[in-house]
Amino acid sequence: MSDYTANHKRLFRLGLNYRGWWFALGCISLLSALAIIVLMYSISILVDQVFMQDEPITFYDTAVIVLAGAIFFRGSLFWISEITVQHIASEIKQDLRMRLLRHMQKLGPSWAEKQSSGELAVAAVEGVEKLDIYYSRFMPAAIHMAIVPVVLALFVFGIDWISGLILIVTGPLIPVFMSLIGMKAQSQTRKQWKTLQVLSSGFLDAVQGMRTLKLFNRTAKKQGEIERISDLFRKNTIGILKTAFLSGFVLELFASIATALVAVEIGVRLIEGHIGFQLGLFVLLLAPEYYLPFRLFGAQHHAGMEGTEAAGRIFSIMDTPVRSNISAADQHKQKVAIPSGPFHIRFERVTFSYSSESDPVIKDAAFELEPGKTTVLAGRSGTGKTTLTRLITQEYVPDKGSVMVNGIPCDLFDEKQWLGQISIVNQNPWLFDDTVLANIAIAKPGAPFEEIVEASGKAAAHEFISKLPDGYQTRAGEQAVRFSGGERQRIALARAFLRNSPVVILDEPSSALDPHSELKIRKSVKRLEKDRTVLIIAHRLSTVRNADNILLLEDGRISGSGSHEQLLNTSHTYREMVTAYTKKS
Ligand SMILES: Nc1ncnc2c1ncn2[C@@H]1O[C@H](COP(=O)(O)OP(=O)(O)OP(=O)(O)O)[C@@H](O)[C@H]1O
Repeated sequence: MSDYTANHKRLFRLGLNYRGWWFALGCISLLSALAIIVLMYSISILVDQVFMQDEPITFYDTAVIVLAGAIFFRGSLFWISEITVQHIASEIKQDLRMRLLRHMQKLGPSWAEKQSSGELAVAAVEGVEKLDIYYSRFMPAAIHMAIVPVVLALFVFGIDWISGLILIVTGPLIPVFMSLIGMKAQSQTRKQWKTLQVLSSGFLDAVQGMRTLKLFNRTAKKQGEIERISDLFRKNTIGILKTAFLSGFVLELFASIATALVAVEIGVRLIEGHIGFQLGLFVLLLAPEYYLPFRLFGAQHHAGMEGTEAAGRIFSIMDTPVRSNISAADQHKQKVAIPSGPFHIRFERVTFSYSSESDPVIKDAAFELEPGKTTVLAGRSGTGKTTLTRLITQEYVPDKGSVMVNGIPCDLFDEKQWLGQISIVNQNPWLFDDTVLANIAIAKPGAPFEEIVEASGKAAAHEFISKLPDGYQTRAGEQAVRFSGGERQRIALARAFLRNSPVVILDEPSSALDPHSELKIRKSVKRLEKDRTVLIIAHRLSTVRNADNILLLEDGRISGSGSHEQLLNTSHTYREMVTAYTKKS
């Protein structure tokens, strides 16, 4: 089964969750078919009355009243069906977007950071919007096509079998023609969708990296690349439009020829006296109505293909297995209640690699993080310091060994509950495009303002926040461009102070701070240590020197531990690192 057909089937199954609404739509289509029959019958009666019987029409004629009623009924059905399809489409769209978002969240940051954000945005926003057209236009057109022509063909066959036969034979040929043309359009649509994804991520890349491009004088080159992709997109669009016009033309031509065929056949029989005028006219009026659903379906066919293509990417995200590094057996292990803090964290000969093909990043690591003490993790760039913290937060699980918390492997804890016990300040803390207040309060929703101010004070952030144009109500803006690296870190630190959790992980908290702020924060962190388990990834000599316990990480292995003085005496690598720090400062 091709991806295209598989996606269609899945979209259809997804739509089945709303089968009550689809059934309603099917009933509306059936009633529409009956309204068409009544409408055309009354027109044929009136025309026959005026032209053949030479009788005048009055407003009180039954046929006139029935005609008016049928027009009103058909219009009402159209209105109800529009409301119904909009309802279904918006429900499905909302449901799918939420499911997609939830799955992306389950896949986690480690998955997201490997994806192109532009491409993900296209899938989640534009892709889901395409499904709106799929469900609000394409599916209703398909249902309408499956019901109305069948009812009309059977009816016509019942009253005039020759015309009915023509309709029954010619009608199904239209979808066959359309699918032949559609095969070409399908590959064009796929190309178009892929180009749109490349275009979006390229554009996002160019906007986000504008400063770097300017500094390296590469703006024109990037513009050239985007122009080339835009041009490809334009050509693809024209190609698709050509195919759409061609299929529209073929469809209209075929429907007109088929209608003409019915007209000629009726005309000949009328002249020969084999059919009455009123019956002939009635059938002739029904013929275009019979082909109309095919034409409408043809017009929506392209929307259907676009929706199916967009669904491909959405489904591929939703099919990505969550946390593939956890075995199925482990995933079903009984979760254990988290003991009350303080927490004693012990790495028991932990080995971890990001993928089965790559070498381990953490090798046989064994160490302890004790409550009430600050442990500093030191080591060259890329030796695995951040990775170690990710093993504590359950973002990854060890390949060998375990991370024990108060004697229990931490992967037995419910992830959400365990993360609730940890505060983390990352290297590049993310600030949302919201107020500073909301950005800090994220650590403790509903926290009173005074508490937020107090936490900001401890993080040496209150002073600069107060000087902002709108103080705590100042918006961070997209990517928090209005803040310096140090300011962003201090806001993130304020989150950690506000959260006040038993485990605190600070990743290079002082790398972007001036000496005054650094001193202030160090004092606050010292206060934070009480009864807490604190792990600091340090890149500054001052942070390392003041630590109770330093773990030296070298190429994924703990090559030494102890106080600053002890390591100076025992580790050559540590001495080299300290010399490098001293030269830097
Ligand atoms: N998500 C990932 N997938 C694959 N490899 C990764 C991933 N994250 C990190 N690595 C690799 O693992 C190694 C350790 O990275 P890690 O970020 O833990 O180092 P670090 O000591 O924190 O570095 P730095 O001090 O520069 O932040 C590096 O070689 C890095 O390229």
